[in-house]
Amino acid sequence: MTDLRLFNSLTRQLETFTPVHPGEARVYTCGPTVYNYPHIGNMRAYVFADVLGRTLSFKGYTLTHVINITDVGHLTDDADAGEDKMERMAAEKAQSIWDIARHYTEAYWADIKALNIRQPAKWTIATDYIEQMIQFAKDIADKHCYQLDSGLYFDVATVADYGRLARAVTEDGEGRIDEVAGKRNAADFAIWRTTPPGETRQMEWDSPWGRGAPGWHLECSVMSGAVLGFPFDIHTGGIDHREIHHPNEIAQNQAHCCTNGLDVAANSGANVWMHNNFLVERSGKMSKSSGEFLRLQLLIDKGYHPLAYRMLCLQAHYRSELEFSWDGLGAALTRLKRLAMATAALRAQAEPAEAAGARFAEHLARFDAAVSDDLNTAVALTVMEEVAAMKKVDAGEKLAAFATMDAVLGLGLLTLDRTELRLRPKAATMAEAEINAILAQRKEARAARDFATSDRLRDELAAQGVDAMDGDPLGWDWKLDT
Ligand SMILES: Nc1ncnc2c1ncn2[C@@H]1O[C@H](COP(=O)(O)OP(=O)(O)OP(=O)(O)O)[C@@H](O)[C@H]1O
Ligand SMILES: [Zn+2]
Repeated sequence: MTDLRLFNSLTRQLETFTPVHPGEARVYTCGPTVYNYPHIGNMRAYVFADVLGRTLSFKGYTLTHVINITDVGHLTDDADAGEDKMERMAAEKAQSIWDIARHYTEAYWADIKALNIRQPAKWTIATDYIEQMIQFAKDIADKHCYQLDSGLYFDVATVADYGRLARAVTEDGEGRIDEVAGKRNAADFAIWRTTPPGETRQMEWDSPWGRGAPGWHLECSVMSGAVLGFPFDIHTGGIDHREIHHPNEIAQNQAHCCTNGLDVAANSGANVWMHNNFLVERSGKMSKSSGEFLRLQLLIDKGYHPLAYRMLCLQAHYRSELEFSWDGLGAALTRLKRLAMATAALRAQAEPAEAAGARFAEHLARFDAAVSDDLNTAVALTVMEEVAAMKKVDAGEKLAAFATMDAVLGLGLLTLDRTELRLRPKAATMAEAEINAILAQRKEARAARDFATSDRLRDELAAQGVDAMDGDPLGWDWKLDT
């Protein structure tokens, strides 16, 4: 097998993956702040982390993957300003913060499942780790922190080479709103936020620095270290985390456990830091507050299978920006349908063989080379399509080749049913049986050269949002008009 090469944001270089513990891969992924539904941009971060995990498994490593759920402490501004996102949503909805967290965690998990993202070994919930967070803060407080009225602050000048991940963070924090008076350096950040006198929070705990809540950066340092042990192998997140959240995690990790020297690999908490680029809309970065809120459920409601979105992600390199469009999603769905039909035809003929034979060796080697090249799923997909196009090969063996590749890409090709791929949009008013009945009548009318009736039936369907498709090469009789 080819060596696995991954792009490390710390060194801004491709590096050959060398695990801390031989044969193992330990990965931590920054999870969602569960104050709202995730948008599909957020889900790109988890599709990426999932492909990384699947690739590590494919390369033979025993994977321990942890994703956290942030249910406290993430402010509306990543750099220490604004309100707690959870508290604000709870106040807006006049609901308990715990109910809000539960509701949106479940919604997020539903998206995880729909996108075929494998369950990590552990979901760490931030509020389950408050004791450890307080202990961690106590451990570093004397040497690295100072107290202000608003909480305990981390002094970034106490660690070597602060901000090396972001490459230019020294300015950070400056000029931002709600600048805290008394900070020693602009980039200093709260690791514990004390509840201001006269205010109450739904979520607060006693600590040596007063009643309050942990800082968001502290949470990830604590949960990753507690479950995976420092140093672990790979830490992932969206590219925005490279600027503030991850440099702050690294500073805390240096303070807590590491040598605090300049050897970046040895003292950052994780050896490799990886970041996916954004999913963007033409108008800019996708976000929950701008324009049409693109939730996975909206795609489903419009009749797109959720795995079409996974396909869209796989077509791009995770480090490239990806622009979302409905046309692009439609094209990804067509591509997925083609592959699903190819495997369905094979499944009708044979069971997967134990292994793909020699005929597939060259393709599988190229597939391996592609995913080992910093997860080049775009190239891996084309190799899969080449396999789909191979003629005069054993069906069982071909299925085995598909199984190997789909274990990495996660498109569910070994089980995806052709009819599953055609979803009824929520707005559709017709049942599938009804549509099929009208199409059958239309076929008869056309056979009798009664084009007036045929056109009338087509219009009848169109009025209900259904496009009749004549001679579709994929054999779909109709599609939903989206
Ligand atoms: N448009 C995007 N494309 C890809 N990843 C994104 C995008 N927006 C956020 N992310 C990533 O999604 C993950 C979850 O983020 P989180 O739940 O904190 O959402 P958020 O930052 O509040 O989202 P937003 O600010 O876009 O509403 C993080 O890893 C973040 O970097
Ligand atoms: Zn995090």
